[in-house]
Amino acid sequence: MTTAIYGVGSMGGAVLDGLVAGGGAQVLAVVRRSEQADRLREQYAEHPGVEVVEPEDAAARADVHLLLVKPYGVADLLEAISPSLRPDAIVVSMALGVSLADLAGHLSAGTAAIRAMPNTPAKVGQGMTVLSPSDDVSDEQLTRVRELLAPTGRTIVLPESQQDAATAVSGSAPAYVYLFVEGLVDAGVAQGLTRPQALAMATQAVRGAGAMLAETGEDPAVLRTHVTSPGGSTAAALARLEAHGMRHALADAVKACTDRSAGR
Ligand SMILES: NC(=O)C1=CN([C@@H]2O[C@H](COP(=O)(O)OP(=O)(O)OC[C@H]3O[C@@H](n4cnc5c(N)ncnc54)[C@H](OP(=O)(O)O)[C@@H]3O)[C@@H](O)[C@H]2O)C=CC1
Ligand SMILES: O=C(O)[C@@H]1CCC=N1
Repeated sequence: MTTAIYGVGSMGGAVLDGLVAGGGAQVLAVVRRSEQADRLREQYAEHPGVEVVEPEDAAARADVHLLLVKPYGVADLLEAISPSLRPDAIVVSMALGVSLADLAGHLSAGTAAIRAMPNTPAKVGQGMTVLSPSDDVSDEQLTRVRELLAPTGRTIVLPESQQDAATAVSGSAPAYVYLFVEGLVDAGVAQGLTRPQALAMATQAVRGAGAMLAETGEDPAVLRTHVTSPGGSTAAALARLEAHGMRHALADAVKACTDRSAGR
């Protein structure tokens, strides 16, 4: 199966790296600046499965088309490539807020289209991609896309009506975690740790807590009580986080993100 990636920026580059690390990927990368094309050819010189090509070439040759340009660039891109797409092509838009109806408006009737929301940990095979297929996508096509993306991490299928909330809790969420880690490191430095010491500990705390959530399937509130000894240090810290409104800040941020995704 040949995959085209249109737009190799932060997210497109992460998907490309994730697919390549999975081994055996056949990827046609489409960029619009010659210096970026040169850089990519050099970067992937050891990977014969990666080619940098013109959009029309990718459109004609690929089975699956991953759109990773900015949302405002999707319409022009589809106008440019849709005449060359094969009838059995699958178009997967990963652009914020671009609806299945928007996609259909620039594609031939019946073209299989999927709206998707990935996140950047795709780069290290730990991403999550939320997929919402149109009615033109068969179960077999959806399975092919999920298998294609497997090297980038997990996939789940949700109705399109949940894409905006999924953006807020998945697509954008790594940034909240990085902000949390930045704050934890700064706070650790204030308490006498060196920055590298604090970063190593904070990184491992996030990695370990994530693994506990994923591997035990336990409710986060239960896992939290296991850390919180009666009258201990964690209870003292959590009381301050609650007093400073951490839950409220998250609720407000997730609503703002959902609203932005929905264009509200
Ligand atoms: N960043 C993230 O965490 C996530 C991003 N997304 C979505 O992914 C998409 C890309 O976002 P992001 O990677 O952050 O943005 P970037 O600006 O980092 O990447 C966009 C890339 O697309 C390139 N590009 C623009 N137009 C074309 C074109 N016509 N043909 C080929 N390449 C083109 C840009 O090239 P140039 O450098 O020349 O401008 C740039 O390299 C967006 O739609 C966003 O909503 C979704 C989930 C998460
Ligand atoms: O910030 C953005 O618009 C993109 C979409 C989700 C994550 N990054």
